[in-house]
Amino acid sequence: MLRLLTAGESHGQAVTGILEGMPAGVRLSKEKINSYLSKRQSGYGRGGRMKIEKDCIQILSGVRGGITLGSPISFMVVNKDYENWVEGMDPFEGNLNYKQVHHPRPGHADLAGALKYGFDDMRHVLERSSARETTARVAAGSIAGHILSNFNIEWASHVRQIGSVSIREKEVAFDALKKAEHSSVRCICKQTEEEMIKEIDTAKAKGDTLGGIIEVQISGLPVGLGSYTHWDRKLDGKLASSLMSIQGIKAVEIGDGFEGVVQSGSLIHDEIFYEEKKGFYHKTNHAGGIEGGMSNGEVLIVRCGMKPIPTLMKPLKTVDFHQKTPHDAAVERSDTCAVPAAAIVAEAAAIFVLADAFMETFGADSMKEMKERWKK
Ligand SMILES: Cc1cc2nc3c(=O)[nH]c(=O)nc-3n(C[C@H](O)[C@H](O)[C@H](O)COP(=O)(O)O)c2cc1C
Ligand SMILES: C=C(O[C@@H]1CC(C(=O)O)=C[C@@H](OP(=O)(O)O)[C@H]1O)C(=O)O
Repeated sequence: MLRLLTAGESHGQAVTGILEGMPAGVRLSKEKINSYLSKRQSGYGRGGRMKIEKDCIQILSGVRGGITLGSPISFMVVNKDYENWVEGMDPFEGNLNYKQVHHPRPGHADLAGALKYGFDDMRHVLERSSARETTARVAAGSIAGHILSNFNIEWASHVRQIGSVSIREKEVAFDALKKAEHSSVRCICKQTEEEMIKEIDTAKAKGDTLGGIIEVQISGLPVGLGSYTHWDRKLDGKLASSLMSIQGIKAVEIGDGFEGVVQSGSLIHDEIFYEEKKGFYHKTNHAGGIEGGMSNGEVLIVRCGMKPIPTLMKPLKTVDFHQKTPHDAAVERSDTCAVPAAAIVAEAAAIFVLADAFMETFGADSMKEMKERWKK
């Protein structure tokens, strides 16, 4: 079983993680992990912070000579911005009066977090609720993804919608997703990309923010990852939980999702066929590759809806936490739109779940053992 613990404040020294349960004998590529971390930092619409950071993984344990040992893998990614925050963020010497936050941002964790933990400074909340944490999830997803790559399982993502601008295609084939890699908004269509960029520029000029829709696809999965036998073993349930926990994600759908539920059964279920060479197969994939909580051998398709970024340069109305009087919400700097970045986080979150499900079915101690079981 793969388990991940993450730690770290957004402007603290580093984001760290402990990944427990990786099998022994998996060859890891540092370049691959770092290039994935840098993809998460990119995307049109990001703010000033991404110009400061250059995320690079440092593995502290569990790997020797590029090979996993089966022991917990601990890692960290240094926050370069910490240098600018030492005065307030040093664990022992930090000045607790430094850049206090008293004006909770609607849509962020500020107010509920401060009330829950009894803080009078919402800096304590935002430092940890920040999506800086997703750096650790992307690092861990990338490491876990090395397991799947050994079995020719591939994944990709694209952005379907930003604000009111969306691609026209209802369905996009897995191979077509490669086009998104060359787009600053991870969009497969050049013309729509331009419209998305314009939409982000307009929002930014108004001091406003945008959300959107992401799609992740995973191809090459075997039949039977996950299980129908118990609620907490269902693959769709595990994916939804992992994806929904990403900062800003408010909706998750598998396959045709919300659009599918209003269709009649005769139109929406994927009929089953058999050919000697192919075995059982479907000609359509409305189910998005999961039936009964198990992968069914088709491409897995999952979409996430991300809400607009809560920190607005033209701040929303809020209330001063102490005076209880009306005030503008807190603002320092912020992304205008982080949907392209969230697509990489969503990929990583999905891969993590699938690597875990894969290990459950094909053994977990070593890569050698997994390959032997896979052959059978
Ligand atoms: C990659 C990424 C970057 C984000 N950047 C910002 C940002 O710059 N400013 C902000 O207010 N929220 C940002 N968010 C969203 C907030 O972290 C999120 O809305 C907040 O933690 C509240 O959680 P919730 O939206 O899941 O309820 C970002 C989210 C992601 C995934
Ligand atoms: C640091 C990252 O994203 C941050 C997520 C975030 C938030 O509130 O979630 C707020 C911003 O941080 P800052 O206030 O330092 O500008 C983003 O830059 C990152 O993605 O690595």
